[in-house]
Amino acid sequence: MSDVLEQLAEVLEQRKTADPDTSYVASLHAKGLNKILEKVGEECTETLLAAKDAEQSGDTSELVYETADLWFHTLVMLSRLGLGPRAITEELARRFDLSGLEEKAARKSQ
Ligand SMILES: N=c1c2ncn([C@@H]3O[C@H](COP(=O)(O)OP(=O)(O)OP(=O)(O)O)[C@@H](O)[C@H]3O)c2ncn1[C@@H]1O[C@H](COP(=O)(O)O)[C@@H](O)[C@H]1O
Repeated sequence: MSDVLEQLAEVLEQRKTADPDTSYVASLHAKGLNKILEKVGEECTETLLAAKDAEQSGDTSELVYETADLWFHTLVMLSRLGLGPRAITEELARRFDLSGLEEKAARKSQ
């Protein structure tokens, strides 16, 4: 797994008990899960809009910035629920060599 994700996950764990006045992550936890989910939703929309703009303009810098915001807030959500990025990278690793179309067909035949 990426060192950055691993290091960020450690910081996010520490920030759960930090002072909301000095930590953005702690301020999200203080406001509760609904606030964190609201931020994930906002960043998701901003990412979609940035992707549309990137297709038009060919400039992907805003898309990278917004996707980083989305990943970050998703990691805060996971952390809130006792999960880290490793759970997600392990799930992606499990899917290696499994075609998305094959997986879908297997699901539908169950
Ligand atoms: N990677 C990030 C990160 N990415 C984005 N953000 C913050 O996420 C917010 C994004 O919200 P918006 O774009 O909607 O901006 P906004 O209008 O200020 O947001 P709201 O007022 O609506 O909450 C901004 O305040 C950004 O600064 C982040 N805040 C923190 N981190 C990491 O988390 C660590 C801990 O941060 P603190 O808890 O603040 O110490 C930091 O050291 C960083 O590594």
